[in-house]
Amino acid sequence: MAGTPQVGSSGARSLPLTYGSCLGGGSSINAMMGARPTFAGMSALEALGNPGWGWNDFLPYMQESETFTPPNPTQLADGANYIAAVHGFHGPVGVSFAQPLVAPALQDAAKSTVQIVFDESVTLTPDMGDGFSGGHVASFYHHIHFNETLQTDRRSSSAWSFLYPQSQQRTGLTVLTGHRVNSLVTSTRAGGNVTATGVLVEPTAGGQILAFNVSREVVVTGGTLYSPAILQRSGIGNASYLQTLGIKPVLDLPGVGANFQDQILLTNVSFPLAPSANFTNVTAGADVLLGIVVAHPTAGDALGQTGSAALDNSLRTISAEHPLSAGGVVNAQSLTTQARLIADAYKIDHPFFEIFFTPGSTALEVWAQTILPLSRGFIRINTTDPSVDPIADAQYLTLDVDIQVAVAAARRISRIAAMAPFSDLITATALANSGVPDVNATDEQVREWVLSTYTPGIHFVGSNAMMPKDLGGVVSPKLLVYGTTNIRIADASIVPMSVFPHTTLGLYGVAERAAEAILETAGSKLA
Ligand SMILES: Cc1cc2nc3c(=O)[nH]c(=O)nc-3n(C[C@H](O)[C@H](O)[C@H](O)COP(=O)(O)OP(=O)(O)OC[C@H]3O[C@@H](n4cnc5c(N)ncnc54)[C@H](O)[C@@H]3O)c2cc1C
Repeated sequence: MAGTPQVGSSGARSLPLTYGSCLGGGSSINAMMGARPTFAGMSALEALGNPGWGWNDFLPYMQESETFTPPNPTQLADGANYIAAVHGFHGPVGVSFAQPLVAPALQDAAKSTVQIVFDESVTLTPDMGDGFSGGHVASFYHHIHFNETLQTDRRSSSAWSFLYPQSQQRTGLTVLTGHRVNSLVTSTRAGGNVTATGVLVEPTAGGQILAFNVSREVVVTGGTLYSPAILQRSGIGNASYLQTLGIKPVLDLPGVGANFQDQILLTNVSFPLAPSANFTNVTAGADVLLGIVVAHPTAGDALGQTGSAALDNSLRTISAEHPLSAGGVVNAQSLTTQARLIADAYKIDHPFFEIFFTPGSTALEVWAQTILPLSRGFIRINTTDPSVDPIADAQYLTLDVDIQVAVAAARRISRIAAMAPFSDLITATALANSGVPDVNATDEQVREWVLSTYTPGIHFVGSNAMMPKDLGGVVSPKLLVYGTTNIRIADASIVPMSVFPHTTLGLYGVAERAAEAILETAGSKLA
């Protein structure tokens, strides 16, 4: 999807917004990095008005979906580790370290260097999935299932986990590929609640529209970029805007498509390998895998006491003027409430940003990613034609607090590249030739580099946010669209703030919660 032009020091750039247009969606094409939200992040979600979504409530749902393969003795010796109590061992989604462990010598050097660069305030943890990842560095596990019979790793996408395996075959399920949902057919009952009675679907190659009747519920799962578009084409959204497109509004819900957000990535960072480091336990060998070591410093680790106090103050006194005028939030309170909760999350120990290390065969990459952006944009259809992508505008880095986080991350990348033992693995001129600002660069130079080189984090969330309706929320904590009796949403669009450092493992937890809510409703209707 072509994103709208975004800010950048060398002029507005149009950034492509990548997603998986296939069975399994993003999980079929993504980088498989296995991250989870944290206690601090889930506390923010709960405090936003979502009782029952705190860490302790949410962890069992993530465990339900997971089969974790613990590292074997060789992998343990090479530095992989885990905490059994926080994992699941019977779910459909495989999570494991790659076998064999990729580039253990690089992993070792990366972990030591991170600790040195953060003056030992970032410590080694066995497992980033225990809810307290702020202030830690660890080996990264991935969405991988190790197949004992084939003796090989296999991507554990949602399709390979929930659709293809023999154990998942069931009656009453039809998967229709090569088609897209146009819109929902609805009726409005006395009392004003909207009920979906049908779904209109059309072949992507063109042809006759199919109409399906709804006997119970519709669960919308088009993802953050497309679920709002399905609702909008169905007349659910900002009523006055829908009218300008000739769509008859059935439910005025201005939050549909608002609150769209994404993290940013700093990926323009590649350091050529020193000739002496050109051996397999430093390089990826045949197993190129993105992000084999991950570091999550807290705001205090990254900015120190004075810097983090200043950031805290910026968040607590933020002006909502820009996001409001850009259509990113439905009212100022929506933004200021989220800003306050982000500040609270940083105070607990929420990761401030993420740094991850990737080995290639000729270069080592050190990428950084922000986690909790506050800039807010929107997803908005501008035609009723479902084959035309909606306008997707994340308003990346339009709030200065988000730039400050990215600048702090960029500064640590250059310090890592300049610090042994990591620097011993790359050529002496690697940092100078990389384009990454030098360790002595001014804040202005680093900002310039960030704005001209950042790319989308591709962890889109928030465009049908689970939060109170008066803040622009679209779904309730049971994931039911406000004002409807049977339209539920179960994808990343419901996640109101980017508390998932990488989205997929958390989203399986969201899906499990949706399944439970659907069964509860079905049970109460059958009883
Ligand atoms: C290149 C890339 C790398 C990533 N790396 C990682 C990673 O390493 N770790 C991680 O955790 N996450 C990663 N992510 C993010 C993660 O994959 C996504 O956040 C996640 O897949 C979103 O899940 P979803 O169910 O919300 O939506 P999606 O996965 O986007 O699924 C939506 C599905 O709906 C379909 N659809 C859309 N509109 C319609 C319609 N009108 N009718 C019918 N079907 C429709 C789409 O084709 C798609 O199959 C990455 C994403 C990308 C794109």
